[in-house]
Amino acid sequence: MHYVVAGGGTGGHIYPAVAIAERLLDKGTVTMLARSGSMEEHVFLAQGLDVQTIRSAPLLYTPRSLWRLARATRSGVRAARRVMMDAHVDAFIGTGGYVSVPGIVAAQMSGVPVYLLEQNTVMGRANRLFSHRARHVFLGFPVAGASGSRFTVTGNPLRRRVYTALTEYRLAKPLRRGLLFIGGSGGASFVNELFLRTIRELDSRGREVSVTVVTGIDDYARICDAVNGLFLRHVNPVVVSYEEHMERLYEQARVAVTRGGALALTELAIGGIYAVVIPYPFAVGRHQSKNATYLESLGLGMRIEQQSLLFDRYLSIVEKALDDEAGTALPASSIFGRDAGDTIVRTIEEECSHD
Ligand SMILES: CC(=O)N[C@H]1[C@@H](OP(=O)(O)OP(=O)(O)OC[C@H]2O[C@@H](n3ccc(=O)[nH]c3=O)[C@H](O)[C@@H]2O)O[C@H](CO)[C@@H](O)[C@@H]1O
Repeated sequence: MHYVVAGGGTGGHIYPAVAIAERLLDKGTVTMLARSGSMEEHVFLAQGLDVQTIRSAPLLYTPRSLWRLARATRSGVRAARRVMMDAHVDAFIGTGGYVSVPGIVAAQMSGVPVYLLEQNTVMGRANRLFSHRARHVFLGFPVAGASGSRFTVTGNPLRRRVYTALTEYRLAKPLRRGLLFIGGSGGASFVNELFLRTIRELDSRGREVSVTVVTGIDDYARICDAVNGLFLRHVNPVVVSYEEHMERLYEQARVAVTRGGALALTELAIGGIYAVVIPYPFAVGRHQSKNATYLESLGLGMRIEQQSLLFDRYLSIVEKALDDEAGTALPASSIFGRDAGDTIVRTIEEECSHD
């Protein structure tokens, strides 16, 4: 069997593509589509995956960007079609980001079945445009209005080493006491500021705790300088710009303060780490808020909107969660209790073997 996989732009699209590709490699060969010089190309190559570069452009509604979009998509579709015609391709899998669009169009033109992943509680733009043409749409969270036999709530697929490590950590939870701040794959200055204020306050309260922040590359130097200027006696702060092995940070954490990205929330839920979620206020369709609300409904975290955040109330939620020895427990038959990557790949394999 031969599969083509595309997903790019940010970690929330790239890592699910890697997770699916890793498992598809047990069944056959896999070609990844990526933009030249992009984050997805870098990550796919680092994972030892076979990469073909294509062009694509974001869907923006200005006359100039529409022209760019048309040209890039035409070129991207041509390149993706060449990949699909050179080898017999059994399925195309798109995990979002605009790099997946030329792959979807090329697959349809070549008669290759299309599978899509929607990571969030709200359907993204590309998936809304193309889901009716997909053979199957896998959902990382329940999505309102996405019903019918083509849609399956599988949960979000995690890379194997991350999934295995997180499942083990959940069982070892009482040993972990740390606090982790995550702003998503690009970092978030609001979360970084909150980290600074939180460590100052926790230190003044005499709390002995290790607090790690993943700042994102752009804000790293500023946050390091700010931390170096503090005199802390109780809190041990750790500042990281980007972590290739997030499971190592999750291993230490009992509680995380985080944006509401679908993959971060999935990882925290599976790892048994309580999530204090401050959704990005401008996310399309407020999907981060809705992701957070879903987690909250399962008792796995708490949503606090950035606009209405009251620091004292926020800190008391964080402290209560840090003191909670019992921690979170996954509800029976929760989507976080099974390996979504395996479910997705099994479905693709079964459906394609009947073709
Ligand atoms: C601002 C915005 O619109 N962000 C979207 C983007 O988020 P974004 O890509 O930031 O966030 P996610 O939380 O979904 O995924 C981040 C992924 O990157 C990994 N990671 C992160 C930091 C790091 O240092 N190292 C690392 O490996 C995490 O472990 C995770 O696997 O795509 C997600 C999935 O569609 C959406 O839910 C988010 O709303």
